[in-house]
Amino acid sequence: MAHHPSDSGLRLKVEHIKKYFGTFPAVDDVSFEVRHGEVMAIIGPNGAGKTTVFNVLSGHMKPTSGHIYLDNVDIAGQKPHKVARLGIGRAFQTTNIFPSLTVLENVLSAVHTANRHTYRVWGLSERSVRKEAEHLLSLVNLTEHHGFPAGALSHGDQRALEIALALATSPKVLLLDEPTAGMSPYETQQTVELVRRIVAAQGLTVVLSEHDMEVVFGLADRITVMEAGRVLARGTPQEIRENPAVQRAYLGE
Ligand SMILES: Nc1ncnc2c1ncn2[C@@H]1O[C@H](COP(=O)(O)OP(=O)(O)OP(=O)(O)O)[C@@H](O)[C@H]1O
Repeated sequence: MAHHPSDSGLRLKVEHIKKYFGTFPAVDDVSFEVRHGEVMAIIGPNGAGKTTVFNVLSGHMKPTSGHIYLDNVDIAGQKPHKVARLGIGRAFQTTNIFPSLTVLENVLSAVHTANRHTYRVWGLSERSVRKEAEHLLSLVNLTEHHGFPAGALSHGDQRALEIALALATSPKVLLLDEPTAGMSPYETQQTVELVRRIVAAQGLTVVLSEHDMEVVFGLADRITVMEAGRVLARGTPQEIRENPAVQRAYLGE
């Protein structure tokens, strides 16, 4: 892993990422930066390449070329478990949940797994594991549901549980793929508040992809707009709203 000259305040620096499927450039020279504690939204029409960027960031796909610096260490091309250990967590769409275990058991198991992967000599005591799990449940507002089988939770609560599982690894950067997809307006609002809460409480840096523009404008400090594998625009929500190219290509007004 090569080191990059230090940029203070930067958490994540994505440089000239390309991902080809055969000869098709799904991601074609994408660069962006995310600072400590910032929420970055990646938006763009269907097929723009957002999911592919996420897969490359989490190590589920190897980029064809380019660099991904997490705190100045290039992690591009590392395997998912290595990337997770280095500090990039990803909340999946409920695929990591054990439906027959209780909500608390799911989180306990995630904290245990994360604990096994740290290089601490003694590990956490059983009591600290439980405290950490309870803390995570309260962060995502699932304390009252701790004894439910996870599979019995509503869709919105299952997504919240997935976020708790991702937080169990104490990530520096949390990736959220379409966190409000398929949610009711109420669940969407709860999710926006949840993301705000974990950013404030954990000093977390978040990269999210999202189709709901209200969610994007309600959460993002900065936005990267993709179109056909490339970056069309980058900026604050205000700058993106006022960008004529974005309005033409995406916001459709
Ligand atoms: N494994 C793959 N093999 C071949 N082509 C792929 C593969 N994965 C994605 N693509 C193509 O790459 C392009 C970008 O897809 P991607 O899923 O990253 O877009 P997206 O912005 O996430 O879209 P959506 O908003 O619909 O989820 C699309 O044209 C897609 O068909």
